[in-house]
Amino acid sequence: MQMEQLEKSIYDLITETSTNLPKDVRRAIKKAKASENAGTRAAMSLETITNNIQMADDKVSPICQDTGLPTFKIKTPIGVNQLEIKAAIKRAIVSATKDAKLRPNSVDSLTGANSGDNLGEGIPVMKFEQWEKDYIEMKLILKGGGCENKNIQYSLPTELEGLGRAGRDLDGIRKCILHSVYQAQGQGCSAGFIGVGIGGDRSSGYDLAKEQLFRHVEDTNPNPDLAKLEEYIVEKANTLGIGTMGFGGEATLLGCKIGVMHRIPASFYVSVAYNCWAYRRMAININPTTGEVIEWHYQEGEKIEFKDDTTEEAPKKVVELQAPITEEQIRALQVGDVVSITGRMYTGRDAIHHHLMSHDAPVDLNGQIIYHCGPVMQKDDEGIWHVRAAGPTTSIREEPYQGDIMKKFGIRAVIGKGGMGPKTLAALSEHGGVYLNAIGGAAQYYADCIKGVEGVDLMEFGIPEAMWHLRVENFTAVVTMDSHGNSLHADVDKSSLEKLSMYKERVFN
Ligand SMILES: O=C(O)C[C@H](O)C(=O)O
Ligand code: SF4
Repeated sequence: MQMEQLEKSIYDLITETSTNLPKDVRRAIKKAKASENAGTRAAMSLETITNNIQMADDKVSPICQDTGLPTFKIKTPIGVNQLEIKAAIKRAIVSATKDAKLRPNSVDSLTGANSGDNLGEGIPVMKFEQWEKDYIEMKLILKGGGCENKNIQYSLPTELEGLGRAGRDLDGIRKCILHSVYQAQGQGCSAGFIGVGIGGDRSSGYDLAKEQLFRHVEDTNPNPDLAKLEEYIVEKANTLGIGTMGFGGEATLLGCKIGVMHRIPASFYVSVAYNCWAYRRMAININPTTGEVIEWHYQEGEKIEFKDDTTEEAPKKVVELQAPITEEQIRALQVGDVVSITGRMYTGRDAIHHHLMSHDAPVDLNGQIIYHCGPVMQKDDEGIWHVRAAGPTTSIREEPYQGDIMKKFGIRAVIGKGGMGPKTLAALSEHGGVYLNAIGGAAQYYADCIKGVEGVDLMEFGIPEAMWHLRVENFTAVVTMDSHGNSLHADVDKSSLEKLSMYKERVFN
């Protein structure tokens, strides 16, 4: 095999997957956008998302800064050397990371050290199979951590909030799948897609669920019962009112694909793999002699360019914010307000929050803004850092620390996505703070608002976890938790649970 050419083909597959959303996914997002009323928060979010998809494509830069855990599924003709393919994948991963097509995402689970090149024990995931065909098929999914954290596995029979008892039959399965969408809320960057695996054991069930994510969004399940169930789930999930980013709205779920396998008598699992709207999966066929790409998958139909997709609306009232922010400015903000930030903000995610609990801050954070973000960064030849992708990360992971840290350092605003819990909400009231929701996955859109990198601290935590000092202009976010005890996230959770309970009665026999 021509190893150099093979490596280039794999590099192209990685770049294409990270930067260019497949046609079927684009169509689903366009449909979702059309279902939202102009002027709503959901419509505004989808507008940011479609702009972002276009920007990533134009700049050949990551759609989302979390380029996920790369999972390759490879089928090879008999006689092809799989070890050589493995080595080529690893080399392609290292080059794509160097070129900022992938964020360095591989972290030692015990020491927390980032390997820097996306390699590590078990990373990337590479699964091989042989087949009778005469070409290699290579599929790749880049599934981000926020949506991976919303995967869920049910062991039937079980009791479900809102839906009651789920038994060991098709109707019990129906309840689990609906529940999986409810429990994800907006935290996996809805509107999302789900792959479901029925049966197997805990690990093969999840594998089957993930395998469903390689199906075409618009295909029809060959099993008529499952085809009916898929249709039912998409229809009903979209009545839950969770909406894009959990802001409320019509579009919550863009696709549901269900696979089934046998189980053993004592076990009955329903495994759900949740994927964000940044549904990055692609596949190629490769000539085993030349290493060249013969065919790209998911190429049916037109490619929607979101270039001319801007809906003209009257500009909403926008509150300008610039750090240092006073308590008075924060107390004036209400859930639903749109803010535009200009000036300085600091990134901080899991490692920084944990660190700040027991250490001083490297900078004065009084009146400042913390951005829950792990960017993709690239250093130029003069040693200057550039932001290549910088959307928000899931904030709820900082729930144990956030309130204390805001009070300890005088931080006035945190930006993230998916919302935070009661502890933070109480601290916002007490201290005078606000939670701002940015649009998850819109990494190019926000990178464009970042006009300069003015410093970095705690680089020992690795690029995604370091504290970057960013200068931003017109960085837009929505107040979803204010200093008056209001949380849009708590409200949407409550109302969607009420709606979920409308589907308690048996539907499938
Ligand atoms: O790690 C990130 O940057 C984001 C993550 O995928 C998340 O959704 O929280
Ligand atoms: S930030 Fe959102 S869009 Fe990006 S990987 Fe995480 S869940 Fe997906």
